[in-house]
Parts: sequence; structure tokens; C-alpha cells
Amino acid sequence: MFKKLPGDEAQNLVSTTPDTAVVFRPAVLRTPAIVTIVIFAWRLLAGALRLLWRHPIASAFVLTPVAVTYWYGWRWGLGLVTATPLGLTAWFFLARPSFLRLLGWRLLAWWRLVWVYRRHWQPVMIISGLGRHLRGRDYLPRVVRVSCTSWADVVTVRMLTGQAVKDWSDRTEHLAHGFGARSCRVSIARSGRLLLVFPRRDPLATPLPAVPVPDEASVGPVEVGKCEDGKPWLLKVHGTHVLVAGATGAGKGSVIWSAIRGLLPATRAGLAQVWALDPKRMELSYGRDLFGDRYAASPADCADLLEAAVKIMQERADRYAGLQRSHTPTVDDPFVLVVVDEVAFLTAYQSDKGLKLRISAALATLTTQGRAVGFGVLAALQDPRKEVMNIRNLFPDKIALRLDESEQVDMVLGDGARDRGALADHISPIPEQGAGIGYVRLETSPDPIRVRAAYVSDSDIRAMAMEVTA
Ligand SMILES: Nc1ncnc2c1ncn2[C@@H]1O[C@H](COP(=O)(O)OP(=O)(O)OP(=O)(O)O)[C@@H](O)[C@H]1O
Repeated sequence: MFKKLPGDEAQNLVSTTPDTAVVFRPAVLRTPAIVTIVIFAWRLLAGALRLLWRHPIASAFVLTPVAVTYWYGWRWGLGLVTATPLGLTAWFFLARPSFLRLLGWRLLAWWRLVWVYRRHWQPVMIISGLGRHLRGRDYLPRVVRVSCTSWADVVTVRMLTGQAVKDWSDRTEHLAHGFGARSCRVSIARSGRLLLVFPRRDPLATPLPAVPVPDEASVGPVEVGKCEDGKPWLLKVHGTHVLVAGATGAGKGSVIWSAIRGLLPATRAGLAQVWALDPKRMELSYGRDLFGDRYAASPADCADLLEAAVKIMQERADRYAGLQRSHTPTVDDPFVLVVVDEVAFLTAYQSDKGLKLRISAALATLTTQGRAVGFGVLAALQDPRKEVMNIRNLFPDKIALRLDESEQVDMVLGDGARDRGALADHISPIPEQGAGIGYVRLETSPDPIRVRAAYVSDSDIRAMAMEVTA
């Protein structure tokens, strides 16, 4: 078959032999110089406008001395160039927070954009598989913006059309190492846009002292530590149930004691009661005086105490029926927080079948019916597997402290939590560095937040007990 070939020289060739080597030269369309000049001038103008729009502060730094020199002469320009660093240094030392808020973090963000993200973007995207190199062209996700906080870089990215969040969350390790960070967390900014958080330092690296006892008697969310962004970690205990999962030595005690400490004024005022189940006879026995006769250690006593709680809860529910649908703590109807340390001792590891059934039934009743009538359960547990804790889904709020295996993270925080950056299995087992550190998911967001519970020391617990018994 005769075949005409396109192109400059080759279009005159006719080949009858298959596989003939044909030298192909594409047809050249000569463009007038003026068109090329206009295109380049337009690109230059658009680039300059984009630079001004995206980096107004950096542009002002360069353009102002140039403008001053032009209008007022080189002496004024030089004076400005010398005075500016001195003024900025003085601002930095005299009013650091405002300097950082208005200028410092923006300058750092610009520097990180140029030096870290732009420079490494292409290789990291291609090697991690988030970008494509097709027929000599790179198809890369776009960096929309970089902003800096005191502890992390937040990179806003526009995904390639057709990409899913999972494509990114599966590659958090590639991204972290590619951009020289310890970890990377992925969250959705809006359709097609992601926020990548790269921590620059760990604001939770040092243990936190116990949070001061609040002045006000409240059962509202209690401050139990600090979030990674420096905000207080407020734990909701009234109107929910909380499960704290963590390997041995993960610091479950610090979450429990911080919550009890936050409720102390309400306990003193009679608006809250803490009922303690301490099958290990370790954690809660230290502050036994705080609980009075609402403390149990042996499995039989724990079953009795739980059933007593269920009885009061049901009496209260009968009284509320048809009259009120939520609980407001009063001295007659206080909020009851049932604290269970190592709940698996009472359920999965309990050899007495009768006790095991009674305890499981009471816990299930409290967690399914207690919220609206002012009963909450705060339970700690080492092994979050379903065989060990079959009612874990009855706890709306869960906290993952250090865990032994990566699969356990999603068991505690829900599917996809680890992919989104809840690396609870990477928390250091060294107590100073890792105890009390964990991840939580707030009701308002599917993204896990890294937190550290404050450490309530033995002397803090003694002082709390004395305060309540005094
Ligand atoms: N929030 C914290 N900050 C710093 N160090 C802590 C914190 N919590 C606990 N620790 C340290 O870690 C040690 C272990 O803590 P803790 O006993 O609370 O762990 P746990 O999770 O309850 O362990 P286990 O299940 O074995 O009882 C404590 O002795 C303390 O030294």
C-alpha cells in the first residue's frame, strides 16, 4: 500500500517497503518577529503582575527603595535600605508576636516556598507518583500557597484533575521525606484543593505540667492538655463517652487525671461525681479519697458499682421521661463520670463468666442510655481490638495514645485516620518524649489532631484529694 508521509522533505517520498527508515522533518511555519516579541512582552507583564499579587510584601521590599531612589535621589534610597533592617530588628526584639504575625511568618513562608517546595516539587511529585511525565511534558499538581505557623508549614495544593485525596494520603511518607519534614498530614481545603501540613518542630516535645484547677465549677469541656497548634486541648466529658486507648506506659493515666482535675470545682460544688473502677489497683487508688465510697477494685465490687450507676441512671431517665431531653447538672442530679482504668480486665480478660456478663451489660447500658441523663463513661484500655473491647463503638469520642501496631490506629479513630496523619504507632516510647501524646478526632472535622495531656503528678493528686476532703 502506498502511503504519503507528512512533513517538509518526507511528504515527497513514497515508500513501498515496510520498515523503511524515513527521516522526518516537521513542516516549519515561520512566525513574524513582532508576534514573538508581543507574546514574550505579554508573558513578562503577566509574570510581573502575578508576582506583585502573590508576594506583595516581598515585592514592596524591593520596589520601595527603587522608587525612593528614583524620586528622591540615591542618598534617600541608601538611607532606607540601611534603616529598614535596623527597624525590623528592633521590631523583632521589642514586639515579637506582632512582628511574626504581620511579617515574620509571611517572609518565612515565601522563603520555604522558594527554597523547599518549588525547588523539590517536580522530583518529589514524579517519584512519588503524584505527577506524570508524558511525552516529554510534566503534569504536576500545583502549589497554590504556602503559609507558616510557629510550628508547621501549611501548603495548599491543587490536585490534578482525576486525583483522589487517598492518592495523597497514601503517600504522606514520600511527601514528608521529600520535603525534609518529620511527617505530613493531609486534609481537604475544598473540592480539588488539599492542605498539606509539614511540622517544622514538635511543640509537644516536652512534658506539660498539670493544668491549674479551674476557678469555675463547670462540667463543660475540661482542659486536659495542649493541641499541636498551641491551643488548649478541651475534652468533652458531659454528654458523651470517651475511650482512651494506649499501650502500656502511653500515659492513659494523665488523660484520666487531667479530666478529674478539670471537674474538681464541680465535684466540690456537688455538681459532678467521679465514680472510679480500678481493677489494676494502681492508677486510681492513689487518689482514692477523691471518690469516697464510689471506688471499686475487685471485679465483684466493680460489677456492683456499675449496676448501682445503672440503677440511678434509670431512675433519672424515668423522672425525665416526657419532661426534659437533656441534662443540666444540679446538686440533686449531678453529672456522674464513671472512670474505668483498663476496662479489658473487667470484660475480655475476666475469667468469671457471670461477672463478665454483668459488667459488659452495665457498661453497654450506661454508654447507650447515659448521655442524655448526665452519665458519662471515661474508659482506658491497652488493646483496642474488637475481641477485647466489643463495645468500643458505643464511645463517641476516642483518643489514640501510643499504640503498638499501625492497624490499631484506625480501630480507635476510624477508617483512614492513620492515612490522614494519625501516626500513633510512631509516638516515642520514652516517657518524657511520648507519654501523654496522642491523636483525637473532633466532631467538627475528620482530620486527626495531635495533642498532649498534661502530667498530673502524685503530689498534684494528693493536693486534689486534700482539697476535696477538706
Ligand atoms: N502526660 C505525660 N507527660 C509526661 N510524662 C508522662 C505523662 N503521662 C505519663 N507520663 C510518664 O509515663 C509513665 C507511664 O504513665 P501511665 O502510668 O499513665 O501510663 P499508662 O498508659 O497508664 O500505662 P499502664 O497501662 O501500664 O498503666 C508515668 O510514670 C510518667 O512518668
